[in-house]
Amino acid sequence: MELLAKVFSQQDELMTLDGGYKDEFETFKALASMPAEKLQRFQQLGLKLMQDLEQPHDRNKCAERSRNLREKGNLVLRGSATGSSQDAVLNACRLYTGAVFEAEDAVDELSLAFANRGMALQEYGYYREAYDDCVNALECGYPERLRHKVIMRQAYCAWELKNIASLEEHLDCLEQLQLNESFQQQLEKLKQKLDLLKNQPKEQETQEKVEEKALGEILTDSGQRGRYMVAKDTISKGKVIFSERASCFVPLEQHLICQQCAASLMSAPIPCPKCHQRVVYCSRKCREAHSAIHKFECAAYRKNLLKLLGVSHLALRLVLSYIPYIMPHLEERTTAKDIWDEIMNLSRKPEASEISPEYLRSLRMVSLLDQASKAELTYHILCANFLQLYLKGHTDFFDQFGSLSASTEDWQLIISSLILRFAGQLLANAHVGYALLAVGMEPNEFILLQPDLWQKPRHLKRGKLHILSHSENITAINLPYLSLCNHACEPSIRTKLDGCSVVNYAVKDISDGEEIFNCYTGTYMTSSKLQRFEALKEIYKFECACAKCTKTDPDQNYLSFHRYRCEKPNCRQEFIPDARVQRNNLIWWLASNAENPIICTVCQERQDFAWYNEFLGLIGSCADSSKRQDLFKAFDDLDKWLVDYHSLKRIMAAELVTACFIKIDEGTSMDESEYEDLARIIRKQLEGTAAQYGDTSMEYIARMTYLWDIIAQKKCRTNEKELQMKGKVKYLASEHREVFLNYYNDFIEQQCK
Ligand SMILES: C[S@@+](CC[C@H](N)C(=O)[O-])C[C@H]1O[C@@H](n2cnc3c(N)ncnc32)[C@H](O)[C@@H]1O
Repeated sequence: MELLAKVFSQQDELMTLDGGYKDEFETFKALASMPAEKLQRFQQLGLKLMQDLEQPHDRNKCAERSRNLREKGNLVLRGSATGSSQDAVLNACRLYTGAVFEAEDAVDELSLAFANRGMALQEYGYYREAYDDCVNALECGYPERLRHKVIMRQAYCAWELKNIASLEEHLDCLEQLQLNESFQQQLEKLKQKLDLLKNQPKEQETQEKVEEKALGEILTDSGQRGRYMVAKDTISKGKVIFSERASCFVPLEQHLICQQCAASLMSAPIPCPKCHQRVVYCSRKCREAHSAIHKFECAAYRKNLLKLLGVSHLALRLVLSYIPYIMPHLEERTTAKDIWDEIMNLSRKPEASEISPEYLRSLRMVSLLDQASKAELTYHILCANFLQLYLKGHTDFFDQFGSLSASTEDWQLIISSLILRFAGQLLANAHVGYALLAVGMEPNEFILLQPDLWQKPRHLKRGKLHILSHSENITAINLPYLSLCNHACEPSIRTKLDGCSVVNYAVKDISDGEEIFNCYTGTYMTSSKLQRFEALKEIYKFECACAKCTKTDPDQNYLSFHRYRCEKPNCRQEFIPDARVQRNNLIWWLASNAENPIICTVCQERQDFAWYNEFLGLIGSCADSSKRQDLFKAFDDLDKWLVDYHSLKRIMAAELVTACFIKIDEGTSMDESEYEDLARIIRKQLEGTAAQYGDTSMEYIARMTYLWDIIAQKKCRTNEKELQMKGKVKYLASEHREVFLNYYNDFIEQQCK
């Protein structure tokens, strides 16, 4: 990052934006017409940076690390032959996955690692993934004399997956080979299985019904609020208003999720062997589908330069994904100016129909680049230039324009301008995707491969659901239809993210013609007007005048989660801190706000909150059962100082519950009354979460996992209403929904009977 900042500041000194910013094209045209010597120096700085980012690579070391991990996996599996446990098999899958990652481009090792992982995955019951690994192993040059083993495994997996065509194909292949007696017997058995499979009645494919009719329509306001969405009809609460599937997203913070479908739960991640373990796929199908993009990004991942570029990486994805659709409009154009004018024509046309293709919707998103600060603008210009330079120097991206009339230089100009344009649009339009992740796991570890968590594929062990209690932002994603919703601090929709798709539910009844709002910031329940005002002004460049912000008491709802009872014995009055004086510092418990005390508005005395540190102290010693009793009591005592659903009560409940579960996971045993205490505290926390965030929010579902774990272990009484929490899983991404439903069916449902 420092290196990039240094080069960008040197380039900034060479660059002049004479006459101010006009548009993306004019900016790069001006850059290209810098005095030759300056321009050369400018571009050399970028090229040198690219060179400096190259990382040393030692294939022999990769092979050695991979071999070590594979051998460890073999040992674990051999050990399990006597003890034969599913845990050991999964542990072997985990070690073989390490071997697959470490091998990188040492293909001999890579093929062995894939083959061994395929064997372990098959044994564990991940047949689709095992099948993929067999193909991976063969593709990487698995030794000829052993290929029949892999093909036999493919046939077994094809049988498990009820895939008659590929089972036949593999059996045909095996029949051509010289097999020993044992393999011959396996072949005969599989042939019998094939006959049985052929005679089985075909299973009906069930497909989830997708709502086709769009319930919103797009209108345009000539003023600042531009386009917006209104209800075409009355929409009742809970109904799906619209769904959208994104073709462009990028993982944030180098999260290892599938680059094609954004899956975060992977049992057999397949890394690109060339870019140092930074890009993975959940399947061969996804890898294939993403290859048209990755071929242009692989070298950049290898240099790890994309993580430096923030939103410009997503802008590059938009260019790579949409160019094939934009190109047919541009082929006849002969100059850069003509090409750019046509792109602008496409982006100016009004939204002709609800079903405009994604690339056109994206071209039409608003851009805020003209309102960006000079520093911000310069940064985005330099990023776009750097990416164009990268595409030119390290990929064959520009070859596709070779047969067209305009020159490569013209196309370079267009591509820089387009990256910059998308970056400017994404500043106001990009969305952030989240997922439930495992708490405290190394980035290169995969939750589905942790033996202490799983009893079989996608079925957690009893008491382990809370591993998924942590919601984290994992993608930056382009959803141009959702982007048409304007902001209000009380949103009309709740967006469920499912990989790279979103489903938007109505969170309240919406009448015919009413505007459908998204909320770009915290809502009026979770943030103050001032906090939202600053964020909206800074990022989206407008001042909110929504129904909540224009109320005479706009912070009333937010402040209802910050009501105190004064701790001074001669006061003891209920008060709400003055939001204007406190600004963001209502959350005084964060270290960054330590200097901002809370003052009672009745007696003007500063609150000491000694109970807070005592509470933290008790959390630190919650391994000790007597301290736990004190801790539960201290939690109940919070009612003395924190009124109703004070947000700190919810946060302290979370700290307490998390700390106790860490101890439980480490082997501390708790008696029934302690579990009842924990369940009581979680229920209270859930009530507070429901009041502030809603009972279908990710915050709610994440904390619900702890209660489900206690119920699953039959450690607390429950009731019919609580068991209906099963309905919440509808708001989860499908990969998580499957795990939650399995858990419910395995351990909780029986308690309804
Ligand atoms: C994601 S876009 C929303 C769609 C946009 N109106 C359009 O025409 O494409 C965000 C931009 O819309 C405008 N906008 C959104 N909500 C607004 C509001 N409540 N009041 C005024 N402008 C708003 C701002 O310019 C903001 O940067």
